[in-house]
Amino acid sequence: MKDILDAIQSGTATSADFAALPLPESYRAVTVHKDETEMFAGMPTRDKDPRKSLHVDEVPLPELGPGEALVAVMASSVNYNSVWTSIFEPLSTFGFLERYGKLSPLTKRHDLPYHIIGSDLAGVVLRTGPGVNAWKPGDEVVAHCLSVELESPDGHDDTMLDPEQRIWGFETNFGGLAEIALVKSNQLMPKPDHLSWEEAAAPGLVNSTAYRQLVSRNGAQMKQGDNVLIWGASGGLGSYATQFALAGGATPICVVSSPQKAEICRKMGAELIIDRNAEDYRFWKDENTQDPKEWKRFGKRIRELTGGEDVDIVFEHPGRETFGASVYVTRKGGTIVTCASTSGYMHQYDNRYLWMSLKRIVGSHFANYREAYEANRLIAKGKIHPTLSKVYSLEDTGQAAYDVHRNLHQGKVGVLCLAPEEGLGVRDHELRAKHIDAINRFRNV
Ligand SMILES: C/C=C/C(=O)SCCNC(=O)CCNC(=O)[C@H](O)C(C)(C)COP(=O)(O)OP(=O)(O)OC[C@H]1O[C@@H](n2cnc3c(N)ncnc32)[C@H](O)[C@@H]1OP(=O)(O)O
Ligand SMILES: NC(=O)C1=CN([C@@H]2O[C@H](COP(=O)(O)OP(=O)(O)OC[C@H]3O[C@@H](n4cnc5c(N)ncnc54)[C@H](OP(=O)(O)O)[C@@H]3O)[C@@H](O)[C@H]2O)C=CC1
Repeated sequence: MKDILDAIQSGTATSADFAALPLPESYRAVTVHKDETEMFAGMPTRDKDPRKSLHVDEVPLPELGPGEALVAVMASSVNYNSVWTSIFEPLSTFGFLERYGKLSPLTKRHDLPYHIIGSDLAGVVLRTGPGVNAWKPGDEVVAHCLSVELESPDGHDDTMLDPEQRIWGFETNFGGLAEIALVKSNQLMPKPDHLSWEEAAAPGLVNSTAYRQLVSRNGAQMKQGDNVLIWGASGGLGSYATQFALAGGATPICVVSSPQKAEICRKMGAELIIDRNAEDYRFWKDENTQDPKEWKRFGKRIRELTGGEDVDIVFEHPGRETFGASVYVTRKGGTIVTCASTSGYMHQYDNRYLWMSLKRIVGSHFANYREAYEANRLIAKGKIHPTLSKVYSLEDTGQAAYDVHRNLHQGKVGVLCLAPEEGLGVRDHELRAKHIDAINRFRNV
């Protein structure tokens, strides 16, 4: 592993040098264990502690298959899907691995008693399998997390519709929170040259998701002038949605839960901000009953901020807690676009406000390769910036996931894998200097 790191850091190693480097038989990786899936049984979600379920293990290097690449991972990031895996909710991810393992002898590799998690990486290609022509050893890359087989016609218009669509490092094994990762080569994209490894690894999953959800024709198709209500506007998804709204000439209405988070949104350029904590919205009277008066109070606040207008698009992901309010405050003909249900997936809303006002609910999930590529291109051009706040070591991934689970973090949380320290891997210092304030906007807040 030391030789690999030395080659990456030398700045002079050629593709042939990388191809000639011997690969280790094993590497360190963040895992959950199959024999621990019941460890939190009966506990409330909030009390399930990722620090107890996430391990750093020495694992064997997987065999490289056709169309795949082994990547030396310099840095990764924590996504909420890793929190779900670590608390075994809404179900254990070992079921996904078992199902994938039934597809073919090659996919059987994924069905193991441990799950190496992580759906982001920035690093360097070490080896490519047969049939890979677009990438070679030594290429500096980031990886998006869409894994598809594309053997069915269903996925050939939009690859997210492939019946064998999976999220790498969540529904497949050999994820990015590790020193080495196994990906399909069509997950690879160029690493943005002006960013460090950990900055480059931070946007991937959430940036691509927000891009499809908000901008793409497969999502809400946001346009100039739209009012966009963004829940969790300084969080993982929201910090990119806010940037897309601003860059696309829309007006974000940012919902956050503290003055610090409101300040971050202001620093991104947002002007219309709602602190849901300070204004104490209680959309639910009790576990089963919502309070439409509170939806209306929330809608009035939005109208106050916009000068009387309602929102064209709601960027939804909190789910059960907010969904009724989201449907209510959307303007006639507007769109509620949802990609998650953090607070619960059994939503309730008043359907009269949906049909009578011709609103649409759009389901969105990650992004196809083209969408992920376009989202990464915006990062590489310095038009959208990473929202990295804090960086942990691989050993402390459990703590990092705990912070995200408890909503103690801002923006994105990074993890150093092979990178010995922060700040390495920057190739384009001129572009970096131009955007340095925006790149550091979320750091240490
Ligand atoms: C990029 C980052 C993303 C995120 O962070 S997202 C947040 C994290 N992700 C999650 O929380 C999602 C976790 N996933 C899940 O909870 C489950 O993954 C799903 C609920 C989405 C699906 O569960 P499943 O068990 O796969 O689906 P079923 O439909 O309940 O069961 C499958 C069986 O049901 C059959 N079936 C499917 N549709 C129908 C139908 N319309 N009529 C009759 N049967 C149907 C299938 O064929 C199959 O059958 P057979 O078990 O025999 O193979
Ligand atoms: N389908 C897909 O492709 C994807 C789905 N997801 C899912 O989206 C969800 C959010 O992910 P991500 O943005 O990375 O997570 P983060 O935790 O980084 O951000 C979410 C933000 O949402 C806000 N929030 C949380 N709970 C509530 C609530 N009950 N009511 C209102 N606001 C709330 C919080 O902001 P504040 O406290 O400031 O209001 C929080 O910071 C997760 O469930 C994740 O699994 C994520 C990426 C892709």
